[in-house]
Amino acid sequence: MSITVRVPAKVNVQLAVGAPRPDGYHDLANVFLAVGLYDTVTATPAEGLRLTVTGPDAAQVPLDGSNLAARAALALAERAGRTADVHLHIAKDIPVAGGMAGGSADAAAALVACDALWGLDTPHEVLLSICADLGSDVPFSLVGEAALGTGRGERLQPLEVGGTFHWVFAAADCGLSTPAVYREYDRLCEGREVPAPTASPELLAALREGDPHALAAAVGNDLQAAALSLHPALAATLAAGTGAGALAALVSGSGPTTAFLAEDAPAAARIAEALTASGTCRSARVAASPAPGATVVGQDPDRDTVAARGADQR
Ligand SMILES: C[C@@](CO)(OP(=O)(O)O)[C@H](O)COP(=O)(O)OP(=O)(O)OC[C@H]1O[C@@H](n2ccc(N)nc2=O)[C@H](O)[C@@H]1O
Ligand SMILES: Nc1ncnc2c1ncn2[C@@H]1O[C@H](COP(=O)(O)OP(=O)(O)O)[C@@H](O)[C@H]1O
Repeated sequence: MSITVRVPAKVNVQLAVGAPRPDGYHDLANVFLAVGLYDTVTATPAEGLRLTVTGPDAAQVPLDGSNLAARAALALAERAGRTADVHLHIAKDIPVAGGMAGGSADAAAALVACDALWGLDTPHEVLLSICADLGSDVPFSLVGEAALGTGRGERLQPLEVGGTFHWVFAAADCGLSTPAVYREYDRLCEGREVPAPTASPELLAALREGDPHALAAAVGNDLQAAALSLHPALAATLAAGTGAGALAALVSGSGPTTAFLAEDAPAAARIAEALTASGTCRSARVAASPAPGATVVGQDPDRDTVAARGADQR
């Protein structure tokens, strides 16, 4: 028996960041939008916990106990009073350490896959709370679509989206550490009063109406200046996308992936081509949003070992 779960990446169309809290986190108004770039996680019974990864960025994914998918399986097993005897295979397509919540996505997918494999039928609210313990972005990976995240981003309120948005994502040739970007944000804010973060009414209306021009006028990322300060070359990528006709160009979350909003699918294809030709990024890909959260896409009753191993499997 094996269970395969597909899970999307995210872009933050608004990321308003407050002052640091006593616990080291920041309060946010985090408007998440799930995008159609996916990892899949396959869970198969095994002796003990085993982890394999394939995909272009597989070498950057930790295979030890720090892997968020492994941590998710262990957390669920502990709650169920059982051992995490499972092989998790991650087919990774979301850029690693790119500000697209790939690790969070794998954690949410592993939870859903193990829950189904072990026949636990864990209530949704309990899954959400395990997700929040694993990381601030993990609850959103579970639910997908669009949501406003408050608190440290883990308290979600679903948002209505009235159409399809077309994006281009440019991967950078390095990663950025999320805590380092928040630290740089604090440094850049030193000596300034940081207002409490609030969601922009114009942005929420643009999402509701499915209007890319209105969304482009309202997007904002308070971490962008910090990401650019740590990785100044991103400015050239943003300029290349704007020059190619993007309606908006922004850093995705803590970066360094950059996100470009396009008028429609053909415009997105043109912008991706221009970005690739510009030499300012490692690769550029199109994706549409919103996208569903972690979803079971395959159940194979006969499979007891994971087949389908790419040449780059670790
Ligand atoms: C910035 C965002 C935007 O969605 O994601 P990425 O763009 O990195 O994917 C998130 O806030 C990242 O969420 P996530 O990656 O789950 O962070 P966590 O594991 O909870 O926290 C990692 C570290 O980031 C910082 N952190 C995270 C969330 C938050 N609201 N305030 C923070 O200061 C803290 O230094 C924390 O120790
Ligand atoms: N399953 C996983 N996939 C990717 N990265 C992971 C995973 N588990 C843990 N990590 C760690 O999390 C860090 C952040 O990766 P990721 O979630 O892809 O980026 P971001 O937080 O920028 O969205 C990586 O550098 C890696 O060390």
